[in-house]
Amino acid sequence: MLDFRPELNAIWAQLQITAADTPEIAALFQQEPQRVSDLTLEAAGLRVDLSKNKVSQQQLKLLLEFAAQSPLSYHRSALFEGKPINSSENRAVLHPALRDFGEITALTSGYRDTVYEQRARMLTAAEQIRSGEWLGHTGKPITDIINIGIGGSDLGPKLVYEALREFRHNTLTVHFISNVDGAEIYSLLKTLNPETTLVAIASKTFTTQETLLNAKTALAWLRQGLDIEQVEASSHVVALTASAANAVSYGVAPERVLPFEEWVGGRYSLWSSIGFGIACAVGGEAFSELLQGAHALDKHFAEAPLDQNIPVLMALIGIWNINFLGYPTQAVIPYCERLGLLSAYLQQLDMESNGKSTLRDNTRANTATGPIVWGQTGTNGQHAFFQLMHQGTHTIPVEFIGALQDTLSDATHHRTLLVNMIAQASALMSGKPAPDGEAYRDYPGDKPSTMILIEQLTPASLGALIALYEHKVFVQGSLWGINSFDQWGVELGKKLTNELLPKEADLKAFDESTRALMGLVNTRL
Ligand SMILES: O=P(O)(O)OC[C@H]1O[C@](O)(CO)[C@@H](O)[C@@H]1O
Repeated sequence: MLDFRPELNAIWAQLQITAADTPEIAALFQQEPQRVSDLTLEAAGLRVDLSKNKVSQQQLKLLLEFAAQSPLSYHRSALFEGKPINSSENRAVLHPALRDFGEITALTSGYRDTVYEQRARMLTAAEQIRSGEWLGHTGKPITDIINIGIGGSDLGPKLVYEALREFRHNTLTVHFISNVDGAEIYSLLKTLNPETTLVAIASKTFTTQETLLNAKTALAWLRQGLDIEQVEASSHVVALTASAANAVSYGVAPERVLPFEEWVGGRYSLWSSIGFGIACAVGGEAFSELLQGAHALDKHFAEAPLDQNIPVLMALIGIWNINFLGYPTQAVIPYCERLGLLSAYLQQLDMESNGKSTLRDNTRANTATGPIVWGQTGTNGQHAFFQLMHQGTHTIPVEFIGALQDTLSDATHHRTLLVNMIAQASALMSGKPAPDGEAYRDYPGDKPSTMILIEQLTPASLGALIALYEHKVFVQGSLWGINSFDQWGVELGKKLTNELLPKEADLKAFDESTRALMGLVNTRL
């Protein structure tokens, strides 16, 4: 895999020099009369206006030259060709294959057959549940599914389930349990009937502590409620996993294991059988539309030249903000309450992928890497943290997301919502000087933002939006010289938890504060 140190490329130094002279965003509109049309791009049903970023077209050109001299194009082809770009684990990263409909020619037919077969198997199971054909132990159809999973086995399906509320089956409910916090699962179980509940254990590895403990609790509840000993093997349990052998030795009936491949990264897995809860809720047709939307964006990313490529341009602007303007965070503000989980989803996608300081070549990074991603919906955020964005001492680049139409709303509400979004972006950029003696009313402006518009929130536009972010994160990782597809940072905490869990654990190796805290916990539990 091609190693890369961004700061060793000659253009990096040029970018540093030019960044110091970046004009105010408002001035860029004066200097570049075509700025809005030049910097507004459309693909896969997304319209992305980059013009309110604090970067001149000349600087953007330089960023594009930098990208052209980097291994990005190689990595992009390698992604679609199934090369092992996850170098630390020597694995391909083929989530685009999960939504391939035969058009991205670089994908080999070997992958395609497996994907089609696994997808058909998952959609068939989902359809049996939707139609009432899938019966529980006492002969009743399923009304509730508990998706037990965490991280990528939870965030993606939960985001899509919430976002596609409008398309959901009207008598089937999917519940998402991720946290090991027992208050969650016990509260949920009190509301459900075991006779009509299906537990979907969603875990790529089938070894994740939180998921296995929650599954144990749910299965004990099923066992007691249904009075069956081998509840794991009953029609109340399915496994969504890349480790079919682990699921089978856990006791899940092999025909109820819905597999996916090792080369699907956890945070890229909603398109695989991890999306079972989505498919049960919205059906096979809408699930396919979700995949097709993502595929349309894949095609754009794979084929568009770098200067017309939306994920590439968004990634470059992100790098510009982080590395050259010194803005370390990225706010994502959807003006759509159904996208309320987007920032949580993107936190894993982005921060687990690029929150790293070791490069592919095993050396330390000398540049800043992945941003701190955060956000919530507008207009709610306007009444919370927007104060800091307008007048605080930090500059926070924003990605605004809005839908031009919403069939669940009405014209008055929806116009008000969209106008709020546009007004905020304008206020952040243009600002307003304070009247004399009233400095507290000063709006300095010059705060960058990107505006992503879709026509309507549909399975296809949602698929495209998520794929856009996947590729943006991938491009940034490539340009920083990072392997975006492992997550070693989460391992140490897991290991220490396992060491501390036994009551008789030897605490000698731990610091005094940890020993005192564990001493306290040990007196209670
Ligand atoms: O699907 P699994 O194997 O249970 O893993 C859950 C999550 O845990 C992680 O490995 C680490 O947090 C994520 O990358 C993954 O999505």
